[in-house]
Amino acid sequence: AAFCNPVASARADDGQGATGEAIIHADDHPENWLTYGRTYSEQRYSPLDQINRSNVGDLKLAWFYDLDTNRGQEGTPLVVDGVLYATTNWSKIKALKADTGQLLWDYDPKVPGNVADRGCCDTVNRGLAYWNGKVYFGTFDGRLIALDAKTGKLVWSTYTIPKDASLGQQRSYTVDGAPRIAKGRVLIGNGGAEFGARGFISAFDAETGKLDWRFYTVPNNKNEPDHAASDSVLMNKAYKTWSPTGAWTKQGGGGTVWDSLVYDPVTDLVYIAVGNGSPWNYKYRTDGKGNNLFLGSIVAVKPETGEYVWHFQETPMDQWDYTSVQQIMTLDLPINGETRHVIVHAPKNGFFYVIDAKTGQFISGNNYVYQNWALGLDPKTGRPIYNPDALWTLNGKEWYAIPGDLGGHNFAAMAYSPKTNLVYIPAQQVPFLYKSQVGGFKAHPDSWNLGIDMGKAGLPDTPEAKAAFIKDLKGWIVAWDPVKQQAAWKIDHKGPWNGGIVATGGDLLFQGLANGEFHAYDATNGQDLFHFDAQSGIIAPPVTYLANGKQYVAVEVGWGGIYPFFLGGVARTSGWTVNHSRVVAFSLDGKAKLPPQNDMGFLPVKPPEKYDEKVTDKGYFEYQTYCAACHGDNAEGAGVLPDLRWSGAIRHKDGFYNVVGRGALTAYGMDRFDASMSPDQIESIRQFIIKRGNDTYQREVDARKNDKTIPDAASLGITQ
Ligand SMILES: O=C(O)c1cc(C(=O)O)c2c(n1)C(=O)C(=O)c1cc(C(=O)O)[nH]c1-2
Ligand SMILES: [Ca+2]
Repeated sequence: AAFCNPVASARADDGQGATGEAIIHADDHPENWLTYGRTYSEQRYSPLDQINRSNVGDLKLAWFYDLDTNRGQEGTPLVVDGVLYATTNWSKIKALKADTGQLLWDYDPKVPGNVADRGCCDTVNRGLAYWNGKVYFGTFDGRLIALDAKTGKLVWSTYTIPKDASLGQQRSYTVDGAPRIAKGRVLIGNGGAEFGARGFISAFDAETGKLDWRFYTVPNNKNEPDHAASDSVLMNKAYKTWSPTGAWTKQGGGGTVWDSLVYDPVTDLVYIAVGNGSPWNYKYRTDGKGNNLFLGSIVAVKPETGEYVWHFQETPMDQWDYTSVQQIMTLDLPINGETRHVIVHAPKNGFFYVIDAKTGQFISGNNYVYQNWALGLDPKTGRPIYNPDALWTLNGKEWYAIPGDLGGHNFAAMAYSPKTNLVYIPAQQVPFLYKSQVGGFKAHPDSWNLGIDMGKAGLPDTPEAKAAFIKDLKGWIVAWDPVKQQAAWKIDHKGPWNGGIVATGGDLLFQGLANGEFHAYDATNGQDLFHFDAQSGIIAPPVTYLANGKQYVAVEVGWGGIYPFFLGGVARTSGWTVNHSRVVAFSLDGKAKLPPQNDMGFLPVKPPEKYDEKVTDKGYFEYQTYCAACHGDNAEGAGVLPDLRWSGAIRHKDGFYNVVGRGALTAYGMDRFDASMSPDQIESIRQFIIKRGNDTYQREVDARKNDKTIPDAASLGITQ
């Protein structure tokens, strides 16, 4: 079917509608990028080939658009008939002319600043959906919004979190993933399992915003009906895979669907990619019993009703934050002489899975990164064969895990080229040390609730500890053969946390890196053919499109997300990347230039000399519990949020309490903590930060004694 104008109005009926048909036949309209993964198969392959291996060396900046949020940018822009729609940090959206970057309209849903700490990992937003003349996106405070795509005017807005899901102080729900559309319904999940959450997805009518159905990914704590599409499968199948007691009954169990959620027109199924357990600690969560369905699984449901069809669990007994939320891609692969329609998946746990898309049957699996938690997969069922040492909540020992909680692959999109038959995975290695929280599970309102020892999760500031950890930090692209289940080749990067990938008909891969460079590689062999200095780390995936018949490649630039937030100083392995957020677009005849930038970031300011040593240990514990996840491990920042060691706020007890206790900076994303900490606890944090400032001031000053006066990673002991 030829649908020449995807914008033509269609009724949102139970069929595909004009937009759905246009997405299914995306290759008839390669000028557009109509849905998150470009097509329903989410292969992130574009047939465009004006830019190709022979001319990509001449690629130039065509335009840039500076954003008004200098935090992590993770969005996949959509392009519809010459307009580029980009969602940005703080859930804002910009409609830009795709050929010039000129602003057509923007929309700010005014997410309140004090909700920033209700999500684990920066106030990011990964993208939007387009359907029938409207754009749809989620907001960090839990809304789903529909706007007129032409004008940016509000059509409808709905709150996606039901009352029963938000029960109690210890639960938290944020929306930062991109919605997807299936047959006139907008599908959206949410995050929150690091705090306390019970995962679910909702389907809303695209025209009216009315809730159609909801599917919970983990059981009701009393095994009662939720009056949701998931009732029967949860009560009959999933509940018995949990202990009737354990912290999950209060915390919600987890299983949040914060990234991938895909409709497949071939099987007419929706695939739900389910996250980790809440709390992480399996012993505390569920008395160390059961597989805990549907944590770490892909679940398939019917688009019209949400009715359960099949599931495949990749990480039973999750205790490592091994989410299976990572990108679901469908492919047609030759397997034992026949072509099969399969899902390929590279979740955090480090294994690459090929499963039958219609039935969920396991076909094959192999580790795409080094991993130490499993001895392999059962060849029949795909179930991991555990390394007993990795079951830290059961054996009571510490466990240095690879992959760690950030996974062998996180939200950065992978791509597939039908010309090379390879899947290109933005892979990484970031280890994590797990140890049980001392004295059993204790929930802290307003902070992460994992059931782990947050002191152990941090890195001691000794050259030996740093060197050992940094040696294990790695990032690369692995070109993976999904049939042979092995790597064809690799491209090594300086460190982890690089952007997503797009593959093109010009036999190119485009990827932005943590060090701020944007690259084009040869898709057949990984040869580096082009790079551009974008001035800030890139973690988002590029898109490519045509405007006035000319090919562009665009990407959101902006260093952030959980890696620099939590790891702090050691997250600088790829270099010193401060945040300058913008959208950049390239073409072969571009003429734009980026202005010079201040790359110095937060300069060291001599901290007060005196501090109270009696409370700094306590301060360290409180800091790691409440502050580290945003301001960096052990009070060292990584270039995005203020580095507290040099903050004016630490100079006076009252001034510090005004910010931390009374919320003087809530408008900027700094919540108030007087409900969760006493003034003494807050003061102990101040004393600890002053101590850290004193311990590290001279080192940071010395590290800037170079002609650019930006921190030299080598002299901070953080190069590999
Ligand atoms: O369990 C969850 O609910 C949840 C949510 C999110 C999120 O919403 O961003 C992340 C994670 N987990 C997570 O484990 C993770 O590694 C992660 C990285 C990021 C990011 O955007 O940098 N978000 C999240
Ligand atoms: Ca998580």
